Amino acid sequence: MKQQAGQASTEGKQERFVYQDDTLIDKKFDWKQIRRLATYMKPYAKQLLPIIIIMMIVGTLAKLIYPLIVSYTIDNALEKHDLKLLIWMVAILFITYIVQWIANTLKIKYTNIIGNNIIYDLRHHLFSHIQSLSFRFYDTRPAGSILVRITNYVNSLQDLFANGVVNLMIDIVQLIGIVIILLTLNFKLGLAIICTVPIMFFVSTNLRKHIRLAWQLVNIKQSRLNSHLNESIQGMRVTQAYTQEQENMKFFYEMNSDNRKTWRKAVKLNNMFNPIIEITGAIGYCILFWYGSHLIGLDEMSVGDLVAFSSFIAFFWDPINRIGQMYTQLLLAMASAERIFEFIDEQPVVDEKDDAIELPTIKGDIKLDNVVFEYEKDRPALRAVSLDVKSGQSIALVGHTGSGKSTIINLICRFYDVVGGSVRVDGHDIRDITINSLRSQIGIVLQDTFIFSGTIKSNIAFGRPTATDEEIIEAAKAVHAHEFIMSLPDGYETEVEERGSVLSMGQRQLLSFARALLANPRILILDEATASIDTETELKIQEALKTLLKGRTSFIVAHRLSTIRHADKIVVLDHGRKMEEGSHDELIKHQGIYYGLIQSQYRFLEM
Ligand SMILES: Nc1ncnc2c1ncn2[C@@H]1O[C@H](COP(=O)(O)OP(=O)(O)OP(=O)(O)O)[C@@H](O)[C@H]1O
Repeated sequence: MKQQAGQASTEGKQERFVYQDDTLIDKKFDWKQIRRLATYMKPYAKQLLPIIIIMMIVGTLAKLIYPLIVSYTIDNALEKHDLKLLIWMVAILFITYIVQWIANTLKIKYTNIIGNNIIYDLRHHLFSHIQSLSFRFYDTRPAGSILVRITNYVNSLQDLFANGVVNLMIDIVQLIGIVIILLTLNFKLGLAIICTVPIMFFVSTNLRKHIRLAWQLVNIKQSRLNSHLNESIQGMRVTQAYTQEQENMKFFYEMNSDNRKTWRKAVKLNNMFNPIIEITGAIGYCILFWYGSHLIGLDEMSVGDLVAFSSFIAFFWDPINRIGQMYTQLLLAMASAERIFEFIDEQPVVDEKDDAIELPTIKGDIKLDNVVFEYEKDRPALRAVSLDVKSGQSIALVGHTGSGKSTIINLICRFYDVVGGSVRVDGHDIRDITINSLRSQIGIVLQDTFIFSGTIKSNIAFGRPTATDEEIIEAAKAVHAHEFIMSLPDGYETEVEERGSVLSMGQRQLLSFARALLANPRILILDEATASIDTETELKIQEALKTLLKGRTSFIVAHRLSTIRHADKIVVLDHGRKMEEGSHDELIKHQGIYYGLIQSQYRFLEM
């Protein structure tokens, strides 16, 4: 059953900060998920599990022997005033403690090793899998929700593997051991006490169910708050520019108060748990002392047995309580596992054929043959577009916003698969070749140049990490980036933060040119920045472009007239259709859409 978690109380406000991804999951126990999780344990099972099980049995036995030793000591050493026996018994008691301590220490050590390894493997698997997923996957999910699955849900499994599973086994072994001992010590009294178990278990699991749901709600509210924080920080510049701080604060205040309210409710429920469990435990003790005294009066039981019984009862409630708790933990883990596996089961829409071939070093001929594409059903983004591009040619893609320019680029890189027609590189349909061998020969320079946190040097070498310092500097020089890099405090070693916000737009562009040049791809794709930059940088960028494009097949989503003019071929798109194709002069002469575009949109860019 899936319930929609309570919405943050932002009704009546603008529809902002709406995070609907998380839902409360209240499911029945599902062995399928547990079995699937258990497969992650397999690599370690042979090696470490036997040690853990041995330690678990030894530790539990040592723990259970202790009340029996006390009982034996009371009935034999104390009642008969046997000092020698008493000393022996104390020594045995001491040894039992030591054995129990060693067994427990080793058990904790090895379970932690297994637990951490499993979580490591799971995170690794999940991350490498989502890296292989196609753009479509990212189109339909907010980054925050992906992040939460890799961090929070995997973390929630950590407890289960680090302690839960082994503790559950210990508790079950302990419980069986205690039941046998109680019934052996005194069958009637043992039975009377065991009768309270179902009540205890019922109260424990029922209350825990409510507590679990309350904590899940707390987690959901918290992850919403985190998503809001993430979005607010990312969008801080826009917020400040539009002076929306107060409005933002209101959203935050509401989410924060909502979070506190939910948390308080969970804590209140939580606090009810122990008293209720203690009351049920107290009923057990009352039965023990009342019925136990009666049995001693009838000579059916010794005082030592009664003392042993009272120790065992304490040992008895603990595992029952913990098994209830464990059941809750398992249900939570199942819910987390289900969400994690949902991602792991997600198949890349753009998939490689089993017999996909490695593309050899290409010349760079590209052919689009009647390409049809839609991101969403019945909303075509490209309608039967054909293009024939020879190696070394530069193509400028122009057209109004939403006309399909970026879509052509997405299809050439095979970020999406065509719905109809085909894209061919050097005569190969790109669906028949490995994705890696295709993309490794394509260089992409996007408008929003992504700068990773690290040094300038590592950012240039992003596409070819093995490049030498000389090669990096040479690439930077070729695109005229060397000069500004040398003016930075630490030159090529200057640290830039994520997204490179300390660099200007033009500097980021030059850096990304250097990155592309160093990678030396046969095909270059360039989404030209729309923002106007100063004339000096503009000139530098034009110079850099010439170097970058030389000898490569290139597609440029072009905004600058200077770039368009120098292109070998201009392709004009409109509503997903190729409307015109030709050189600048040809198209101007034709006086069609391109002519109109130049007249209106690009006039002010003329240099
Ligand atoms: N990820 C997506 N999911 C759904 N629809 C999309 C997606 N990306 C683009 N579209 C739609 O596909 C059409 C073509 O978009 P595309 O990005 O190719 O246009 P464009 O010419 O590059 O525009 P711009 O110049 O504004 O970047 C548009 O109608 C757009 O709304």
